[in-house]
Amino acid sequence: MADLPQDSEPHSGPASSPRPGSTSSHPSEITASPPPEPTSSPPSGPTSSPPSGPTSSPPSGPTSPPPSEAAAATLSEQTSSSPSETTSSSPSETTTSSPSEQTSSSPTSPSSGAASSTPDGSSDLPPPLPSPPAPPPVSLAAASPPLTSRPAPGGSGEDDADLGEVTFGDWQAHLGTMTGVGFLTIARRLPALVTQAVRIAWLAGPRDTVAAVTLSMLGGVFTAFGLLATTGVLQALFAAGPTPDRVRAALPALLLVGAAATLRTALQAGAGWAQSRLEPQVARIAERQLYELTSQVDLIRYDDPEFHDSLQRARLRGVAVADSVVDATIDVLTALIGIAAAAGVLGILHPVLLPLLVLAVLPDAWAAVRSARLRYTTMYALIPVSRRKWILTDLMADKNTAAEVRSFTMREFLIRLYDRVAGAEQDAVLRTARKQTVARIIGEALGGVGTAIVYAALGLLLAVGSVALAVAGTAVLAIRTGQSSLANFMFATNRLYEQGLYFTDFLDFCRRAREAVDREPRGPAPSSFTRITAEDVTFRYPGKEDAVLDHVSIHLNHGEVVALVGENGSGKTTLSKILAGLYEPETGRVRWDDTDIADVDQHDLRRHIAVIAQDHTRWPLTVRENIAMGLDKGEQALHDAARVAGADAVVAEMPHGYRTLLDRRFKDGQEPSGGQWQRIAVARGFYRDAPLLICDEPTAALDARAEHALFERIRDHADGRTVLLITHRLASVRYADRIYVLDHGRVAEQGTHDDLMRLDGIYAELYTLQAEAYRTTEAETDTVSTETGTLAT
Ligand SMILES: Nc1ncnc2c1ncn2[C@@H]1O[C@H](COP(=O)(O)OP(=O)(O)OP(=O)(O)O)[C@@H](O)[C@H]1O
Repeated sequence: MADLPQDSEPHSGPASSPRPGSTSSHPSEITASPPPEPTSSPPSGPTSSPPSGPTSSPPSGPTSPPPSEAAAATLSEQTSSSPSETTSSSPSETTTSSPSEQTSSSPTSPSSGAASSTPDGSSDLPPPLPSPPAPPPVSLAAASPPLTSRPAPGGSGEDDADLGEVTFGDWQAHLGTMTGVGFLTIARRLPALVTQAVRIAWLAGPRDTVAAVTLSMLGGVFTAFGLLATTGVLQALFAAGPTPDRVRAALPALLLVGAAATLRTALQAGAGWAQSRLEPQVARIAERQLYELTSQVDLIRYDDPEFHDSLQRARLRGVAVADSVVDATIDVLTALIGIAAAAGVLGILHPVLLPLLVLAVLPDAWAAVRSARLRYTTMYALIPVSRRKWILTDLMADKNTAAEVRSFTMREFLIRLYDRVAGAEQDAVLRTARKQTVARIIGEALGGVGTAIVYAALGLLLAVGSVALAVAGTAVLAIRTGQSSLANFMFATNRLYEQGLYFTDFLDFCRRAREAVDREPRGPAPSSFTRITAEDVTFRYPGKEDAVLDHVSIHLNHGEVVALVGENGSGKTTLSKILAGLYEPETGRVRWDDTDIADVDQHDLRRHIAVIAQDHTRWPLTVRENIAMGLDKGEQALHDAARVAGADAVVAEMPHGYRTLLDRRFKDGQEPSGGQWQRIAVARGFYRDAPLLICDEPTAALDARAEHALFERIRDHADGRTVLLITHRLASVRYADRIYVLDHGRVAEQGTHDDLMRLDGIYAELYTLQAEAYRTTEAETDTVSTETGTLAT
């Protein structure tokens, strides 16, 4: 939100000066204030990235202070202070540490009294609110041209097809939540929102919650007291008699006004302090809750674009606004107390003034609600586009892609794609800003008329002698206080509602993730087996029509080395993930002896399976952590695993041995080569005491010596483990106890190497092709040496 001059603000909030990390903002700023956006954000693609948020912040234009408020503020300074000054965090000040920073630091321990987490990782956060009504789609999408038809600056248009999946038409699917929202909807949902906010605040910091609310209320009491004391001052000043006598007579009341103002300021400062203490605590438990769930949901969810959209909404906005929702709730309560104080005083002075006051503030409130609605729909609709943009920005800024961006001279191409996506996003944001400005102007114009009516009515009452001059003077102050309190109330209510929507996204995501995670309690997984059987397994990825695995049946006997071979895309990795319990088959089942693994605790099951993945993660952690992965089996086990994988040689070259950080983005961080990384990944698999070891292309990056050593180890049954080996190096699978050949998701052949060679099918063809390549090379080498020998002779 844009800063406003402090001295032009209406005041009636918990603190008179902004808290650190907050910027001042005006009630009317709501017309364009975006919810906080993280300055650095989670990765949206294959790499970590610092996206700026789902939508660019609306331009500052619409956020500038309304002149009417600025002009009128001086009189009310004594009696009120704006809550918005102290509670609205600037988007730019909301910080989120980058993923890389998070991963390289030690994990945050649960806050002791804050989020009481259940053993399965879920916490006692409030349940989600009922979903807002889904109104008809707004015209935003319809009015916007598809991204694909937007000319790229400097682009030829040849890349249009590349962005076909991100068109404005897609937005239709997401639009609606806030478009039909009016005052009544807000009023209906407000109690639920307040309840949620208070619950989360209570979980985060009960003492600070009590302090913030109590001190705010007391501040309101002293506001009313100060107003009433002001009447005494004015009455004394306007009485007949010499000026020194009148001033003397006013002194006691004046002292009361001063004392009330001082107390109010102290109370509001205390309330502000409590509120600032609550903010990080609330943010932390919300964030922790989210990541407990994201790291727990089934892997298959990550193949669903809808999941990514809702995760992104929850992650970027939902978590970021959790503290603001609490803030806004306290602001609403504070403003209500301010209104009650002013209304009480006005009611005492003249009852007609009160309804007139409400009339003056309503247009502003309408503008605020409309504006918030526009902003929310824009953000909601832009999520897929924004994700696309972040992926592009990642590609241009990440270390992992930096080399290929250069070697393939992709800069201009990527910039062109970026321009197209970011341009579309910008257009949408600007359209929203324009509509918000119009709404604000209308709201303020009507608000000005309302204020004029209030003052005209007061003048009339004065003219007909209904109120005395001193009373009219106090009425002006009370009107100003009431007006700013009402404006603050509208502002805070709207902010609460708007941020409540983002917060609802967060709660909604958590609810759905929890539903997916909270299965019926299952029994413990068996710790060993005599036979693992996959029976009639069929599987397809979400949104895909074709099955990747089609009625596949295989088995692994205890202590065997079983190889899975087949051409690219035949389904080997997918099958291994099903055997690892990472995906559940659509039909069929996987059994460890008689136990269906779908019936056991998945977390427990995975403890008994070690996976050396084809696309293993290069964890930005130390060598030790990269191998141990959170397990602590002691030094000997660490060294043994490293030796088996040849990772001990890698460690020997590292400046700090096992303590070396494998992340060049940090001081003293090292970057192992591809093969060195693979050795570490292999060591990781051997470190786990798991009876089943799944090796998916474990040697693709290894040199000949390391590869040979590893296959020797596997051939020796990997220290008593049962091994599922996926590899294209067919020379290495000939010693497997059994070989399954997958072809287009089906088991095409099975048997020992000799069986399959006799069968003369796919395996024999692939094997012969590979062997042929060696034979040809050897023959060529022989020819060359013979020729060389002849020449030499
Ligand atoms: N996460 C995913 N979402 C959708 N489709 C996927 C996903 N992962 C793999 N596939 C598809 O499933 C099919 C099988 O992929 P899989 O990785 O299991 O094959 P593979 O035999 O291991 O291939 P390779 O030898 O190249 O490693 C492929 O057509 C692939 O495009």
